[in-house]
Amino acid sequence: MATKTVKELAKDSNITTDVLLKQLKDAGLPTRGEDDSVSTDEQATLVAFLKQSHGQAQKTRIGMTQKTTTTKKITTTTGKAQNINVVRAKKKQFDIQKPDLSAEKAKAQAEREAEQAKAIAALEAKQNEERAKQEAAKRQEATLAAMRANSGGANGGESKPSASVVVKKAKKDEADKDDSVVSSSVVKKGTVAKSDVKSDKKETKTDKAKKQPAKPAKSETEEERQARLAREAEEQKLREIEAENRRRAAIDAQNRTLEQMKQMANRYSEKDEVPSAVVRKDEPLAAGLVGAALEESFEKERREIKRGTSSTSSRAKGGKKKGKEELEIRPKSRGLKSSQASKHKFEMPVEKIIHNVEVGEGIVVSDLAQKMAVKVREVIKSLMKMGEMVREGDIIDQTTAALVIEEFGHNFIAVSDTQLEDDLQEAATEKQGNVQTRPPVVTIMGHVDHGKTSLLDKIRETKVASGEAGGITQHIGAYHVGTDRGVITFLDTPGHAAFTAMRSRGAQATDIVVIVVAADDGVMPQTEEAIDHARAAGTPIIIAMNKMDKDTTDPERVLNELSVKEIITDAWGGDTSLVKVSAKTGMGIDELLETISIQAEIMELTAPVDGAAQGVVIESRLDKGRGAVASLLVKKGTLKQGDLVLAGEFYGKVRAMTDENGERIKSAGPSIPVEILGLPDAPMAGSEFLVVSDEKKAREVADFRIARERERLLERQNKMRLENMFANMGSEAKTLNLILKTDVRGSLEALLSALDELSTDEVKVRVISSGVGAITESDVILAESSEAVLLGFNVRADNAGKRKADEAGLDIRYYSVIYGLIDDVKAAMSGMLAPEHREKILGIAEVREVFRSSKFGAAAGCMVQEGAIYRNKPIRVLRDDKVIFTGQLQSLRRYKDDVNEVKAGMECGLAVKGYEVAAGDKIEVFEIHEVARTL
Ligand SMILES: Nc1nc2c(ncn2[C@@H]2O[C@H](COP(=O)(O)OP(=O)(O)OP(=O)(O)O)[C@@H](O)[C@H]2O)c(=O)[nH]1
Repeated sequence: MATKTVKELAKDSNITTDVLLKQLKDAGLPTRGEDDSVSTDEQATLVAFLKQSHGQAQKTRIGMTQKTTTTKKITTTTGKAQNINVVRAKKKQFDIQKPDLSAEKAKAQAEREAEQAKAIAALEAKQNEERAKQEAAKRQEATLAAMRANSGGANGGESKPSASVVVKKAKKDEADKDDSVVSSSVVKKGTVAKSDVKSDKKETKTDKAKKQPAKPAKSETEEERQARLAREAEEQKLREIEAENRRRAAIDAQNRTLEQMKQMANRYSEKDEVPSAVVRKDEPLAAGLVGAALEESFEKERREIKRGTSSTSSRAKGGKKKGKEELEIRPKSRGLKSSQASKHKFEMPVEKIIHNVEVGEGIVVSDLAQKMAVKVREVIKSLMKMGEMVREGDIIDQTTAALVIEEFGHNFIAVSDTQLEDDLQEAATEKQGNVQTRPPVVTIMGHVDHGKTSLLDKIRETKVASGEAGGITQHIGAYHVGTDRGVITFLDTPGHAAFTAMRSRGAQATDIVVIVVAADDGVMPQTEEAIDHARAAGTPIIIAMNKMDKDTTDPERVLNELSVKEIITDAWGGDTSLVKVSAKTGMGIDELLETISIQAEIMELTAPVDGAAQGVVIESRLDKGRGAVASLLVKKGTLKQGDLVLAGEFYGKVRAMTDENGERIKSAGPSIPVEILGLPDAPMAGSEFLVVSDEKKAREVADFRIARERERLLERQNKMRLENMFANMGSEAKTLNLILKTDVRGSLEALLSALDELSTDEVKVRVISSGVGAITESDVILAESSEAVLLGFNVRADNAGKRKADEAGLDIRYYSVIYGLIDDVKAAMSGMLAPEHREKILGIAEVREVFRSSKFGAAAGCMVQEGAIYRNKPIRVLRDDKVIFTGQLQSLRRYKDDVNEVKAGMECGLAVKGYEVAAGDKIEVFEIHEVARTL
């Protein structure tokens, strides 16, 4: 209410000045003119007077408020769903019966009352408007204060209403006036402490009381009125002081908070420190609204990070929304939540850790990165700076690794690759003594159906089964027989696959190779392969000419063919023993065994008998009932039941031990095969085994072997690339091993003589195996074990060969021009294998059917088996894995459409320009691209 002139007041009240002047007079206020002013106090007195004198008349209508409360679910700006109570208040007016007055009196009275009611209503409306303004301002102030003043009650806030209550109060007042109000009682669990609630309630009541204007008593004298006014003025002043104090406190709190936030921000940006969890412990803001606001900002940020929106822009938005959100903020502890939220934003401080990086003779680049805890690409980058172009899976040597480790600031520690094993070996060997002659270990190899199995069975039958009548023989991968000249052990998995598999793992289990050649069939491809394998291993060969009982034998032819393979037998005055046998009749078996024994004697095979056993794993498998079953061949010492065995990558105690007849045995000496139970898993055939005393050591070595095995495989794959052959050759005798397969004998001979001429004093070219036909699995195995490069001239690897080469990571090089092959070998010999043009096979399609059409001639219906067939790339036609035509496609179709490309798994029709393909042929699409020489 402001001071107004009589005129203004009359206008505001919608009455004439005369009426107002009369009312003022009636109210006992001094007489005045139209332009004289009416003070606020006078206005209040006038209102009180009018109310008092016309109170009865006012009561002819009474107002009642009807309230309905409903709960609404809303989503706040922070994205939380919350329930709020919505209170709808409806005011209704009811008429009450008027007192019975005479008509005249009533009319006059009614007129007067109407005028006065009008004036009162106008004045009240004005007062309400002003009060509403004041309260809105107050509310705003209170809200601001509430948000910041409660920063842990640092400013002596204990007697002040808590933030929520302030907010509540403001809202409550509003609710009292508004017709429809959303109450502030946001439904939340466990928010305000009980004591707070109590004091808040009290406070709210007092506040309310204070706010209501004191009603003048009916018989208030002038003196009393003055006193009341003075009291009211005093109260008003106090309220203002209180509000001012609150405002100041709020500003102080806000400043403090800003300061703390600044400090925190500085700390994080400097050190990446862990935030709130630590700050909260010793700073008061954790419990307060500011803490909650801060936490809310973290939460918001976290959500935005999830959503991928910009944090800066959203922070700005958040600032704007703050005012609204205050209604939902309660002073509750959210320490845990906050610390969780902060985890998303901040990370633990990471101090650089210096690693001790142990490196053996070489290390795989990715392993090195892992040991230093850095990204592989960082290591590759650093190596590139040193001029080393490497890939993730490449192996670098110890010196290079040392440089990289130092560059990354870690400690390089050189270790011997075999240190751990050497220690174990040394410990085992120390106890070994009593060196004695040991039985020879023999492998039987030869061409398919030449009688390997029959021979092994016959030997076993005559020498074992007869002696151990009733014994159930079982296949454990080896058996031993007793002869007059001593024991002989046979590895009873015939064929070179097993032999080579062992050798490729570095285990030289076989002392002597018996090559079986059927006297009626002669030297066949696998006989040649067997010879190659034995030679590559440097193992003495004995020829068993089998099936001598047959009429169709032709020993001379066999001897002749053997000589072509440079096997000159003793029958022809050579140094290779030959024994004529019959696996069917048993003829020559004893002589064969005797020859083996003599050979063994010449070799002077000895081994220590006492002490911890060492040897090789011949076979292993997982048995459903018994677990891992491993066949071991003891090479040194004696294996006993209960020994702790480390075999390949596994170790365990020997629970049970049996011989090849299924008999339980307690110990096994050199060259004796046994089957053991007790390992946790099946070790690879060809792995070495060792008896150890220390389980800890066994575990260490097992771990080391796993890592080394991986390295070995990668190393071998690298080594066996033709590009790397030169670098990998030893410094003294450099030999380039090759395995050559060609389409026809003519090209084989031409290539062999051309390759023969390439040998120089420094570098020898050695074709360890060659032949006509596809590259087979056996070729790949041989290449793997003898570190040879596989070369195919107009031939390809068959499926098994391809699979094996992929497994072993071997590179097979295909050629179709003799000079191309010779040039590559020459380049490899000089270490100058320059970037070259190499073929890449893009796709293979198999011809299923050939159709004839008058328009296109012969068209082949094909199925694309690998990659894709391209219309415009060069092609080859393969028949039985041999190249029979090279050229290009005339057409490529999918149904009736000409297409440029057909992918694997799809059918297509094609025609080859200038060549008629047949069903079963393969169409190979290739391209020639330049390959940079890699290390
Ligand atoms: N007449 C005669 N037949 C024999 C002799 N040795 C083996 N055979 C027969 O030749 C065939 C092949 O014998 P295997 O022992 O299975 O030959 P393998 O070399 O082990 O054959 P793969 O296991 O397929 O490599 C069988 O039918 C045998 O009976 C022999 O000395 N004389």
